Amino acid sequence: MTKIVLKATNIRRYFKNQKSKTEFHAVDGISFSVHAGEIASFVGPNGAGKTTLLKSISNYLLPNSGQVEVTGINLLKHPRQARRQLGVVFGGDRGFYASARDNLEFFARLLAVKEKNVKANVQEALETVNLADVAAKNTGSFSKGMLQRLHIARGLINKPKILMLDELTAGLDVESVITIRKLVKRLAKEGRGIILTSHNMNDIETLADKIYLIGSGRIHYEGSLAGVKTFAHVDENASLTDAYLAVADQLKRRQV
Ligand SMILES: Nc1ncnc2c1ncn2[C@@H]1O[C@H](COP(=O)(O)OP(=O)(O)OP(=O)(O)O)[C@@H](O)[C@H]1O
Repeated sequence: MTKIVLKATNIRRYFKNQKSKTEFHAVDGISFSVHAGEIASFVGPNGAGKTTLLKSISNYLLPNSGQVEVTGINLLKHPRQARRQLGVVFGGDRGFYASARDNLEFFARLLAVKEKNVKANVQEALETVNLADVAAKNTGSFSKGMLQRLHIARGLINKPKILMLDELTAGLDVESVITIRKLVKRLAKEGRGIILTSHNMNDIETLADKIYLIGSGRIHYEGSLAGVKTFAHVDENASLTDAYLAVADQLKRRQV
């Protein structure tokens, strides 16, 4: 087994409702580890807590409790040092201006990449996502697929050991989806630990080494694709979608 690049222990994140004075548990005690080269995939319904989890383990949000170790560095005690090992990609159509290269140079400096490395890191990131040829173009003319690859490049400019990808293929056409999937596979093969969320079951089936089914802020299953089917009591020829729906149904019944 390769070494662990991220270890999250008992992460909890609450949101307070000021009116009712109640606490809503968006992430309710989640623990998991990611190894170098592994693609860990979080699957769950809208509101399950996936994005809040990613934010809580990447210093976008402070968890209410729990520990995160990034390549052995304690994220909560040494956020800057730990953050250097993380690439976080939330994607979407917004967040860029001017040329692709200008954007990446800006974000490289924001992430405190050493000045002498900025240009080389940006060029490498552009080449990795196959945008080097259009680096001087204004991002306003980019397609959704190109913008998503630019987001991934942004996540790579500090050469992180772990890459977090939230909804990486949402709203993309088939060709762009396949390009992004190949890219993610390659990034993992090069030794990065990848954590991804997706509502696209084909993404998960194609990419995931390990699947985490998450609902109401908790992990209900962790393991292989084949294991999900056993867990869900569906036929081995059933799709991941069938298994996912069966588990979701069982969870709903338990809540009733
Ligand atoms: N800043 C916030 N304040 C209050 N509640 C929040 C906040 N951020 C998230 N939540 C709530 O926490 C829960 C989990 O949200 P989160 O965005 O993490 O889910 P998700 O699994 O990523 O959903 P989706 O698949 O729709 O993106 C939701 O009920 C959401 O309304």
